[in-house]
Order: sequence, then structure tokens, then C-alpha cells
Amino acid sequence: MSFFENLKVDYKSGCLENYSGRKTTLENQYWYQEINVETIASKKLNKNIDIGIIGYVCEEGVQRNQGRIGTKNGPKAIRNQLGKVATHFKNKNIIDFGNIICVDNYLEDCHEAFSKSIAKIIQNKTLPIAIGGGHDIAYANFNGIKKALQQTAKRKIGIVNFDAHFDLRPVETVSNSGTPFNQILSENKNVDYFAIGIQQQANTKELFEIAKKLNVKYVTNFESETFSKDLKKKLSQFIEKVDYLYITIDLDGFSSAYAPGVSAPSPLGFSSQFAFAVLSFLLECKKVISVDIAEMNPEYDIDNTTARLAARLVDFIVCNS
Ligand SMILES: N=CN[C@@H](CCC(=O)O)C(=O)O
Ligand SMILES: [Mn+2]
Ligand SMILES: [Mn+2]
Repeated sequence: MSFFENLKVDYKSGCLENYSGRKTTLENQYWYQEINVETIASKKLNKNIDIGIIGYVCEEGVQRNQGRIGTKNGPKAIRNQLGKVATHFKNKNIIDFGNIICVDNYLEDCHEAFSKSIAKIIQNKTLPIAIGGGHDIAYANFNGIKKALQQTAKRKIGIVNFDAHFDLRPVETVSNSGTPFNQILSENKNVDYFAIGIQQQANTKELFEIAKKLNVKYVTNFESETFSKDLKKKLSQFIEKVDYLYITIDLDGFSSAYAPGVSAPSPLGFSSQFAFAVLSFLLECKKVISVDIAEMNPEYDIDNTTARLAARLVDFIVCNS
């Protein structure tokens, strides 16, 4: 397909069959009745699209990072649950742009294709909500935002990552799901990084040192039990200094009681109530340019708990943006 030039990647357009739910004679009650589909390669996108859902069908980054594979089925599991969610938003045009699919170990091509797609959605003045997929989605999403802002004056991007991990590993041989923020911070000047939910036992001393060197702001999981005044203040100061916010949610930042279906589950992660409260606050600033939800691994999910949580996150972002 010419949109992806010569990249070694697969693509599948959005598909209504991915959304189903309870039958009803009334209209606009559930997500499956609200969503429409489109191809990302479409010559002319409708200008009135509020939200663009896009799937990142990829586990190569997790595999390279010695993690448990299965995230390539994350987008499917999330859409399965999303169709059944009751809708309360009004007048939102939501389009599913389908899936960018990693071929073999061509991760870098997949990233490039994903970045192109994100840039196209943003340039259409549509908010992308990307669903993954390994957390290397963050590198691809960030580069898509960067591409979209290339010709503009306001370009300072603040990244807020909900995660147990810094994902600041240095790239030793190849990039992976543990390296995205190291790549972003070493390749760019105009960017700040704030991580929420960082766990001491899941990040080495080396990673804390890298975070310090790169001036990364963070709060630990123990500072993420309630949305404190202190965290609100820290986030307000962070938001004030940037032109745009990119929110990335690694589901393994949640306690494994809420999100068992991930590659690296967290018994000491934060609660859903905490994450939704912070998310609501972040969305209020109206600077959010792109969002993703990463590391959904249905292989380890229990009764679709994690997929349901991810679907509710998508719905919450739509309702609050
Ligand atoms: N995206 C995940 N990154 C984590 C995974 C940790 C693990 O597999 O235990 C990391 O590299 O630190
Ligand atoms: Mn993580
Ligand atoms: Mn992560």
C-alpha cells in the first residue's frame, strides 16, 4: 500500500465486525452502535472526526525485552469489550482506523508505519487513542506527534506515563518495549517526561540513575495510593511548562488485582480509582494531543478484567476530552 511506502508492515482497515454487544431497539446506547470505520490511507479524511482509534498489533518489542508474549492480541481483546460499553457522550464522531500489524521482527518498520498513521490522525485535528501492543508503542506514538507538529511553532511535548517501569533502558543492540523513553529523551530536546506509579522493586538502581540524569519527574506506587494535593501540584507545574501532553498508559502500572492480563504484572500497582482521578485531571487541561494504552496481554487475563479496564479507559478518555 502506497501510504506505507516500502515499509515491511501489514495493515487492516477498521472493521465493524470487531464491535458487538447487547441487541437493543434503541439507537446510540452502546459503543458498537456509535463507532464507524475507515482506512488510514484514505485520500481525504472527514474533517469532523473527534476520536481515532488505532490498533498496534505487535509483540516484537516485548519479545526482544525478554517479556511474556501475547500483546499482539491486545487490540482485539480491547475492542471486544469496548463494543459492549454503554455510551453517555454526545455528538462524538469516533472512527476506528484499524490495525498496524508487525511483520516478523520488522519492529522499526512497524514503528514508522504507526508514526505515519498517528501523524495523519493528529493533522486531521482528531485525537488518537491507540491500543496495543507492547509499550514500544510509545516511541512510535511520540514520533507521530513530532511529525504532526514539524511545521508548527508550539512544539514542547510533555509525556505522562502511568507505569510500574521507567522504560528508560539504554538501547544496547536493538530497541524494545523497555527502551522507548530513553530513545525519546536522547533523540529530542523539546520534551519532558513524568512517570506515575514507579516501583522500586521493578526498576534497577541503574534505571533510577538514568532517570536522575535525564531529569525525569516521577512518583512511586506508594505515592500513587490517592490523588494527593502534592501530586496535583507537581502535575500542574509539569503541564504549565509544555505545549502538548502525550498520555501513555502501561496497564502493568495497575495492581494485578485490576490488570492481570499484562506481560509483567504488579502486585503493588495503583488502583483504577487513582488512575481515573489523575486521568480526569490531566484531560481537563485540554493540551492532550495523543493517548495510548499499552501492554494488554489477553493470554494472562482473567475473565477479561484487564480488557474491560482498558475499554473503560478508552470510553473515559472519550467522555472527558
Ligand atoms: N515495557 C516493559 N518494560 C519492563 C518489563 C519488566 C519485566 O519484564 O519484568 C522493563 O523493561 O523494565
Ligand atoms: Mn510497565
Ligand atoms: Mn511500560
